[in-house]
Amino acid sequence: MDGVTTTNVILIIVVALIVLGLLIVGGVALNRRRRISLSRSEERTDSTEAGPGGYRTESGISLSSGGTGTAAPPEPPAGERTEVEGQPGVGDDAAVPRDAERRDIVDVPLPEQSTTETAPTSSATESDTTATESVEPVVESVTEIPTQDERPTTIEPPETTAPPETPAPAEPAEPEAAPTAPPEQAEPTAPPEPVEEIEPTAGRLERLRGHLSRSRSTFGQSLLGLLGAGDLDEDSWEEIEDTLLMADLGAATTTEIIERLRSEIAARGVRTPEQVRALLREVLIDTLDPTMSRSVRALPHGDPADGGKPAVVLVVGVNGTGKTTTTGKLARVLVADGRTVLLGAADTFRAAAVEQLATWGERVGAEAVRGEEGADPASVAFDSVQRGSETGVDAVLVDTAGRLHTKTGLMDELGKVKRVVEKRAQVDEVLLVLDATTGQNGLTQARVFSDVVDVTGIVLTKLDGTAKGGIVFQVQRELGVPVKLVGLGEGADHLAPFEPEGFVDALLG
Ligand SMILES: Nc1nc2c(ncn2[C@@H]2O[C@H](COP(=O)(O)OP(=O)(O)OP(=O)(O)O)[C@@H](O)[C@H]2O)c(=O)[nH]1
Repeated sequence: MDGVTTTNVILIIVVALIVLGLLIVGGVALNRRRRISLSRSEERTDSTEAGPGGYRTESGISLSSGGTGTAAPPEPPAGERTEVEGQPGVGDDAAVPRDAERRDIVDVPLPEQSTTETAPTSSATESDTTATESVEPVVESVTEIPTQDERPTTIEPPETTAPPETPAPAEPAEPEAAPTAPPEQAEPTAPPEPVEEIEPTAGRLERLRGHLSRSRSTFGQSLLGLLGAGDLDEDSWEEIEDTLLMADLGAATTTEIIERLRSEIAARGVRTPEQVRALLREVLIDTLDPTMSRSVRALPHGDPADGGKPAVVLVVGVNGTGKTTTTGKLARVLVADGRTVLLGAADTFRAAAVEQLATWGERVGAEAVRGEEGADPASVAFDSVQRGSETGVDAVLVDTAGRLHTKTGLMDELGKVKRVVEKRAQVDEVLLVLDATTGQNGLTQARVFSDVVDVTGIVLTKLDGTAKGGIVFQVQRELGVPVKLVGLGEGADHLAPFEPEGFVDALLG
């Protein structure tokens, strides 16, 4: 019996040792599967790269006429909205207080103010006073607009199908509009100023890519460093997640990107830093949805010289985001492409903003229609569109006010501007200007504005001044509206088209 017992004990010990051994081997194998070992390869495998940090250099800002391009933006899934509830932003200024030491515009070399800033003259809508009697619009006829024949033909011809005639408003713009004295006769007030040279839009992106260097070093280079460093254990993935969050990509986008990277690295057997880079590039570009149309609908409906209608672009956003500057920059883009532009200075909250826009107009020979400080923005906007139609310009760009004391006031006013303008013409594009440096506040603003007007495109400004270029990803996801343009500096021509591929290449360097 003793011999049998001893044998049993030995057998039990042997079995226990075998089981223990299997457990150890299994654990090591599982651990290895969670770590990706990377090694350097001889050659790059990504043949699609545009070059180090290179935007695509050949493209300019894409323009199209109204009624084409993007469809109405889809409502973003509620579950994907980011955590910005309850934050302030609209009704306030953008993050930096506007009235203390503002007017950084002095950094932009503006020309001398025209000597023809004369007293208010007349309304362009004398014959249609029903919608305009609340303001004293002043038409600043600045310089002669080039004729159709003089214009370069560097971009696609506009659509020839004019939209249906929109009747002039048949009733007063809004109840609160207070009648004013009848406007006097308009008269040309400014002699033609020499119009500035404008950098062609094609090729300027290459010149501006260096302006994204802050985001490149803290976002692109950090990610590549982490992903290409070798073993990707849980700590590494946490660092990657932190990097994405710090760059303002937002929680939802970050989770999506991390999950995709993890599964693709495992599924494709990604090993080399070059393969990692190619995968990261692909994932980031896909996240930005390159299929969205980013064309700015600023080309006229038909030929304005032959009864066509100008395109109407509303530029909205909180004061301080770069709204007026962007309107001016966009005018330059259009003029550089041979288009004629009229600027509507409907941001009547501050007289300086009106002056600023008029000066941008002078610089490119664009007429500006303006109202006095405190005038009804909707009426100024209406006058602008009316005047643009009469003079046959290609595009009317209307800069709207973004600062009111309450969110409700802002909503009311913006809605009114759009409604009143639509009595005269179709609004082709509503560009929401957001300051990339304001992070979550910018997103809160975006949501409020998109509740008020159908935003059709986003302009993200001041990307040159932030390391948080990832906000591009978040804002697009938040609104479901394409980022169409990016502001990359204070210079007059520092406005670039947004291209997912070029942007990601610039970030990854
Ligand atoms: N660095 C940088 N500065 C910019 C950019 N866009 C605008 N700015 C600056 O931001 C400041 C505010 O721009 P504005 O155009 O006056 O802003 P706004 O939203 O129109 O505000 P109001 O003029 O009050 O209506 C100015 O100093 C601009 O030069 C950009 O892309 N990069």
